[in-house]
Amino acid sequence: MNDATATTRVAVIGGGVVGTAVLHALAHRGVDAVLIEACDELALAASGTNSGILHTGFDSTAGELETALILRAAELRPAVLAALDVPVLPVGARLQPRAEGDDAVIAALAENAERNGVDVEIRTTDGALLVPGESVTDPVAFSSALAASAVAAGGSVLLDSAVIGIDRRTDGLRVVLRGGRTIDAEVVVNAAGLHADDIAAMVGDTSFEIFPRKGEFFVFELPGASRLDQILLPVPTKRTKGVLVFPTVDGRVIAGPTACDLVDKGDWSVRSEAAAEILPKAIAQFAELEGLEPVFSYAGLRPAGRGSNYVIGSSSAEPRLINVAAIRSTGLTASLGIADHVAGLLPALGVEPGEPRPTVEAGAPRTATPWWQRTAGRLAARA
Ligand SMILES: O=P(O)(O)OC[C@H](O)CO
Repeated sequence: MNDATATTRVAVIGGGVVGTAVLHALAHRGVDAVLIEACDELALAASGTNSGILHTGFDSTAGELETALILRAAELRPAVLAALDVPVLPVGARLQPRAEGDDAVIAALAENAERNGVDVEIRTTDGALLVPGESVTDPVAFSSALAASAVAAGGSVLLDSAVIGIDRRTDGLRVVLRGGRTIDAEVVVNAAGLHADDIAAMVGDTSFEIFPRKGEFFVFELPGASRLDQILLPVPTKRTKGVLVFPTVDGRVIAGPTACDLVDKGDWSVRSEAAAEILPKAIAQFAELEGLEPVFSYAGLRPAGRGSNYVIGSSSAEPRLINVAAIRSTGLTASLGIADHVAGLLPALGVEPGEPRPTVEAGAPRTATPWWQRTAGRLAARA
C-alpha cells in the first residue's frame, strides 16, 4: 500500500493486542481491513509491557462487559492458539490466604468464579484458592502472531504510520497519516490504547479520557534448581489484581505490578520507590526471592479510563468510528472476545462480516531478547 490514498472497508488504528485481534477477527471473516500502527513494530507500549498473564475471569464482576469479553475470549482462545505458534505456560494460579479475613474473601471469590463459570477449587489442606485455567504467555508474540495470521488471511498492516487526523466524507472516513498518506474506510476502529482519547477527539468525541496507570515489574533469575511453577496471586481489589509473582515463558520470575495513576503518557520510567512497593509483597508470597537482586525492571502503562472501563461502541460524535477504549490490563486476556464483539458491531454500519473461518496458521516472531526486555528497551531509547 504505497499509494498516497488507499481504500479499505475497515481501518483499525492501533497495533497492540486489541488492534491485532480485531484485524485477525475481520480478516478471518472476509472483511477487507487495514491495521495502522504509529510505531515501527507491533505491540510496543501497553501491550508489550504488561504481565503476559492470560486470566480466567474468576475474580471479574459478573454482568460487566469486561467480564463477558474475558469469558468469550476463553472460549475462542484454544482454537486460535492451536493455529498460532505462541508460547504459553498453562501453569494455573494460587491465591494463598495470609491475613485474617482472607478465608472469607477466598470463599467469595470462589462463588464469583462459579457465577462466571470458571473452574476453581479451595484446597482443603490450607484454604488456598486454586485457579487451574490461568496461564502465562508472551504478549508481543501473541499480538504479532495474530497480525501475521490476519495478513495471511488477507488483512494488511501499516507500520510507522501515525494518525494525525480523521476527516468525514459522504461514504466513510478518511484517516490522515503523518507524511500525507490517507486511508479511506467505511468504518474506523479506534484501538489506540493510551491514545484512544486523542483519536476520538479527531472527530470531536471527548466523551472519555484515558490516563496511564503505571505498573512496574521486577524480573528475577532463580538460583540453581529453584523454580516457580504457578502464578501466585494476592487478594485482588476492584482497582488492581495487586502484586503477582509468576514464571515467564523464558524461565524467569516476574514480580509486579504497582498501580500508580499518572498524567504523562510517555513516562515509561521505573520509579525509585517501586522496589519498596513490590518486593516485600512479592517475598511474602514467594520467599525464594528474599536476598535476590532483580536482573531487570520495566514499567507498563495501562490505558485506564477516567471513570470508565471497556468503552466499546460507535462514537457519539461519529457513528462510523468504533471506539475500543479504556481497555485496562485485562486487554491481553479479553482481546479475542473484544474482537469478536467489534465484528458484531459492523453490520449496523453497513459492513457485513462473513462466518468466521479457522485461524490461518502463523508463527510468532523469534527474537534474541525476551519480550519484556525488548519492548522496555525500545521505549527507554525513545524517551
Ligand atoms: O493491576 P491490574 O488489575 O491492572 O492487573 C495487572 C496484572 O498484571 C494483569 O495481568
